[in-house]
Amino acid sequence: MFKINCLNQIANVGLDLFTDNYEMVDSFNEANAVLVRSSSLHDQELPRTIEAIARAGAGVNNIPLDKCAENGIVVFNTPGANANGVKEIVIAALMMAARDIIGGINWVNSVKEDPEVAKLVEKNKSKFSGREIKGKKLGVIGLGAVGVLAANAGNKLEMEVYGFDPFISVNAAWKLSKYIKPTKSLEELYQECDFITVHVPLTDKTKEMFNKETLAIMKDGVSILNFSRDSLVNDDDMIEALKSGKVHRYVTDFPNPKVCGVQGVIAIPHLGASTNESEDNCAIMAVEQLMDYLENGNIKNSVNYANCDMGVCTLAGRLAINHRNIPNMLSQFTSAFAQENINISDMTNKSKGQWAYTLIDIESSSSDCIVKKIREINGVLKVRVIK
Ligand SMILES: NC(=O)c1ccc[n+]([C@@H]2O[C@H](COP(=O)([O-])OP(=O)(O)OC[C@H]3O[C@@H](n4cnc5c(N)ncnc54)[C@H](O)[C@@H]3O)[C@@H](O)[C@H]2O)c1
Ligand SMILES: O=C(O)[C@H](O)COP(=O)(O)O
Repeated sequence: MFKINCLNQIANVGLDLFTDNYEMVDSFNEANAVLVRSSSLHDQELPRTIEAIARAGAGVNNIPLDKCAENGIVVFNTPGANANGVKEIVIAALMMAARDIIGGINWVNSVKEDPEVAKLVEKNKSKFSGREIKGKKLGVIGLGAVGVLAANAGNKLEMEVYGFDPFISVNAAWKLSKYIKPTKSLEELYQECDFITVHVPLTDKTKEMFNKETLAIMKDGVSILNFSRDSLVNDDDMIEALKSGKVHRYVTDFPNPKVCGVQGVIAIPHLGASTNESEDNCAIMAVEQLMDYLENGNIKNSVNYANCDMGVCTLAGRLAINHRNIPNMLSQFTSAFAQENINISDMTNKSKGQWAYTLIDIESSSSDCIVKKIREINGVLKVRVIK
């Protein structure tokens, strides 16, 4: 029986995939696997019982990836599962940045009791006039699952779209419209664009990429859309730029006390992926990946360990070993099996950075003795008997 703890609400269509061999538990400390959305795990102790964490979503900055890997905990995310939800809200944000829809609605609400409201509207509407996005330049930073869809949508809205992603995947490049203009540098994109939307993960390299220096390069009156993460932006510098008129509107999915209520800020309560469709897609992908890992030891879409797939084990035994990516591990594993006179039928070893993972299929069930021997090898982080 596998015990699952949900730290955030996860769509039922995903949870319903769990079979009778799974039990939902309320406590993190009791669980074998955890489902999470944006709850932070940075201050959480990681009990030895936890084998895997699945983030039903894209961003994993709420999870201590290396600490998890060190504890033999595989962390998954669900790439692309909520990308359409974000693309659609980016389209709405473009419209909200270009037209003062929010200001106008707020004003109408403030005069809604006035019997002359219809007349007032006609008299005052010019205060809320805006511009059109057709023909304007849109810069898309990060051309992954969301960025590609946002760039292609901008193109369909007849914008001139510029893209920047030095690490673009082949898969994403195939999906990108041929009309998107690649820029060689961020500076080029900043100088050209009227609207800039950012779709990169929050890392040490992207933290505060929108700051005094980069904002200064941009066009006067640029609008910036942030549906990626709060800390990509230096809030003080953004507020200065809004006050000076350098930035016309800052649309953010990540309200914080500094930016809330500032003139020109449109703050949305992290709704990018909050659609029924995205929540369902993420939940299904996260649960399927967790189940395949718990039941078969296979890894798909992990952000701290490499992918590894040996299918369903049809032999007597399978062992999963999380270990450091250092020399001489495989030879130690195979000689431990040889000493126990156990025949290895199949074996896969994959690594990602400093972490490695080995799946071993054997012709007899694994004994306590072999498990103990492998656990004692220096560099081994976790050994799991799958079968
Ligand atoms: N607001 C929301 O609800 C919501 C929903 C989904 C994702 N997100 C955020 O958006 C981010 C992107 O999501 P995604 O699904 O497109 O992820 P993704 O991994 O598919 O794409 C990220 C892209 O950013 C690129 N990139 C990385 N560093 C870069 C840099 N310095 N400059 C330019 N490009 C860089 C990568 O090469 C990749 O192509 C997530 O990490 C998450 O933080 C937010
Ligand atoms: O990174 C993501 O996938 C989004 O920010 C969505 O986060 P959420 O699942 O908490 O809405």
